[in-house]
Amino acid sequence: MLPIYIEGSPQFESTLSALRTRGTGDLANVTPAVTEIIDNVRRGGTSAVLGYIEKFERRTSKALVRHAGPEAEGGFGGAEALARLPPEVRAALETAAARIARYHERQRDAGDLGPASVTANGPALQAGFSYEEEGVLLGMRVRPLRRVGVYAPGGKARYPSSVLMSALPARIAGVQEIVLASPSADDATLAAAHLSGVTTLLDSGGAQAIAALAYGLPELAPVDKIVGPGNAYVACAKKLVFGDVSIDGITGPSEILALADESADPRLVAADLLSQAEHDEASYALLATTSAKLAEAVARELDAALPELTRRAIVEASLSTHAAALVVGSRARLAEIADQLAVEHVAFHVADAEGLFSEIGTLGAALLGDLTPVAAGDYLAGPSHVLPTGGSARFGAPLGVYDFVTRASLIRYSGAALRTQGPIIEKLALAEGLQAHARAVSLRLASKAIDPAKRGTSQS
Ligand SMILES: NC(=O)c1ccc[n+]([C@@H]2O[C@H](COP(=O)([O-])OP(=O)(O)OC[C@H]3O[C@@H](n4cnc5c(N)ncnc54)[C@H](O)[C@@H]3O)[C@@H](O)[C@H]2O)c1
Ligand SMILES: [Zn+2]
Repeated sequence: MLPIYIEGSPQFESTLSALRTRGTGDLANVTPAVTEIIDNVRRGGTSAVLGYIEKFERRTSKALVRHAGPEAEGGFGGAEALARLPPEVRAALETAAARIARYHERQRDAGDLGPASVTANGPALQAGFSYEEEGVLLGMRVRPLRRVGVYAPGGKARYPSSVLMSALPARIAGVQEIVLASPSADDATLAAAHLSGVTTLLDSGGAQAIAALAYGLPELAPVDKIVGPGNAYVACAKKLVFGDVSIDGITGPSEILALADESADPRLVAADLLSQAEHDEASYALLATTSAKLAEAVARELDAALPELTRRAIVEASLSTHAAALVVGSRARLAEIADQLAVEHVAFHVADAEGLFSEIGTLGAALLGDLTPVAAGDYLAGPSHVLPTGGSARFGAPLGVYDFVTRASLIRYSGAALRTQGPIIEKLALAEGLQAHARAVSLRLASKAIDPAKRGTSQS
């Protein structure tokens, strides 16, 4: 199931170049259908969404929009759903939620949502910075977004873990209203919504859910940003509504690149590859190794494990179309290949994993050492599992608190500063032919307000 390519062979080069341009999936063939869904939801509102739920999800939604709170009061009943879960599942979800929240609190405090550093006579900022330079107050204010939409998939499988991984960073950032869109949420999904501070549940999936989040419904105000993974319809809809709202990025099928040397345990390498191959027929399970012998051993372990897998059909489809082992001549080449492919998950099955990690500039999440299963990052460790796929780690980042902020800059001139800098502003404006800009400066320079003798106190 694992084709092996040796560096130097023509197949190696063609495989590597195909992998470099794998992209986040082909959205062109769903674009016409998704465009029509979005238009119809904008025109038809709630009844259009309900119609698409019947058509694509083959069910009727009893309550399309529900807020946090007990079922008896019309709420989505997250606390009740949590209480209904088997105790060990409940405890696992609570542990995951606590770990993910703690990680994102660190991320908030380390980033520009951390404590503000402000100059004494500037405005109060919750987060950001301000300073004075030559009579000019300058600064950046950072605030959480007001309303965000979180998509959690619910087509072929349900992902309560994705609810935690998307909604908790938003809550820790300070977002007041978090709308979760997920088709026919089960108890675990509702419980995860409760643990993540979700304020509203939209009982819909697909492009119709994205359109409802972006443009609103009579019973649902539009959101400012939509985040979270989904299938091609969801990804395409996010792309099409971008501009009217913000989005986190386009997430394609899950991917893993295992980097291994001759010291790696082929059974564990194979186990990591299989754990990502079971997500989707379109998932990529890739191995880059300095040892041809290891590649052959991993191939044998994959074949041996297949019969015991419950999602064997998906795994086989993924491996037969998207798996590859690349055998290279040196450790430096492992780093170069990882850099070129910019993969979502990179599992380091090598001696000195930290050393190799520091040589790689682009990846989504690094799983360091063979005691770190990718599954730990998917479920429990702390960082969000919503990660850039399809090579978008070149410019993307894991979903984080920084995805849920707006920034504003602030500027305040004193009279002395405008006297010094006004003529420069005028020259720049006139050089662009924008005379009214220059006039807005010269009027002030000529006014009484700028003359400290006539005005009393100055702020310089
Ligand atoms: N990267 C991550 O963190 C992560 C996490 C979980 C899931 N995923 C991925 O998300 C994806 C989830 O896909 P899914 O399909 O299971 O669920 P989904 O919720 O993304 O999509 C289901 C929706 O698709 C719509 N749909 C289905 N067929 C349609 C059609 N013919 N026309 C129009 N709309 C249609 C329906 O409205 C349905 O509600 C998978 O690829 C999975 O691997 C990624
Ligand atoms: Zn996974």
